[in-house]
Amino acid sequence: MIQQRFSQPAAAAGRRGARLQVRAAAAAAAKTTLNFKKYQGLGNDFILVDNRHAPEPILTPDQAAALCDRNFGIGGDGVIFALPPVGATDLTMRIYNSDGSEPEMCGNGIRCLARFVADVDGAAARKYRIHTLAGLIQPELLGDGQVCVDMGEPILDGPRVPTTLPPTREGGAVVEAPLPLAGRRWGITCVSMGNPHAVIYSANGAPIKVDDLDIFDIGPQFESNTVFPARTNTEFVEVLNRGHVRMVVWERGAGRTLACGTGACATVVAGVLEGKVDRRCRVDLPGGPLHIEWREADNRIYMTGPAELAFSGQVAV
Ligand SMILES: N[C@@H](CCC[C@H](N)C(=O)O)C(=O)O
Repeated sequence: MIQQRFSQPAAAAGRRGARLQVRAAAAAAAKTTLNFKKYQGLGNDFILVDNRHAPEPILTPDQAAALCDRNFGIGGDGVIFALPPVGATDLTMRIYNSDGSEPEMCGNGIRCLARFVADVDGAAARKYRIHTLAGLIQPELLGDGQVCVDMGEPILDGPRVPTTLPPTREGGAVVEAPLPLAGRRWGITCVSMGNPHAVIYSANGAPIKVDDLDIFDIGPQFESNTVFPARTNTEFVEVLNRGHVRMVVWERGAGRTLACGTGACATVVAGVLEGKVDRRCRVDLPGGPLHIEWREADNRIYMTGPAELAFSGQVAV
């Protein structure tokens, strides 16, 4: 192959081939061993890396995507890095989705990160101040194994809600905007939790029934729709009663996942704006329930759910 490409005499090509082999061997030898732990929150699973010795993630987006591969890698919906703190925080979170893209925030992931850091440091239950690309997020490890996260305030308009759908509410919020797609008109409410969400309670004016949806068919059509220039996470929601919904999600950069924390928060905010649910609401996902409260007193959202260690390991990268 090399001989043909360079059409060199055999001896020269042999020397070149040997040099390439040496370089390949050196590259292989230069591989480092990465210690990781795998955590999951309701089946939304992440590879956690203690990166607190360096300001940037020690993996490239491509390496992260390879590790997330469920056949050829460790498997995961994303890779999360614990980085040094910024300002008056305890640490910084960065995350790559399983396709290597970098989102601003991850709700299930930040519960896993809090549990991971507490496990690594041998800390007792405590509250962390974590810097993210979506601002300050504060998870608290509770005595019963759950993690309650102060997710901050939802964003309902402006550039952090990247959509070209026209506002339907004063203040610029997109609430129940009709989006024609795949033969139906979907009622979309856009909510940013730092990362973008398109929340859908109805199609053609009828309530969503999550069991009737083919998420693998319809999900990607929302994710890459041109009305969402930064792509989007999409939540399909069925109301059981005002304090209890079912939701299935198609995530930007990760596809169908068993749960999405920021998506559950966006679901409740959208449901309140549409007058369909109360501010305290249980969100049942394929992986289990999350308890969400959009507190009227401070406009902040509180999310409570589990975060558990699956296994630890080492991998050459
Ligand atoms: N599963 C996460 C969200 C992860 C990021 C998302 N895929 C995006 O690109 O915005 C969660 O629990 O919030």
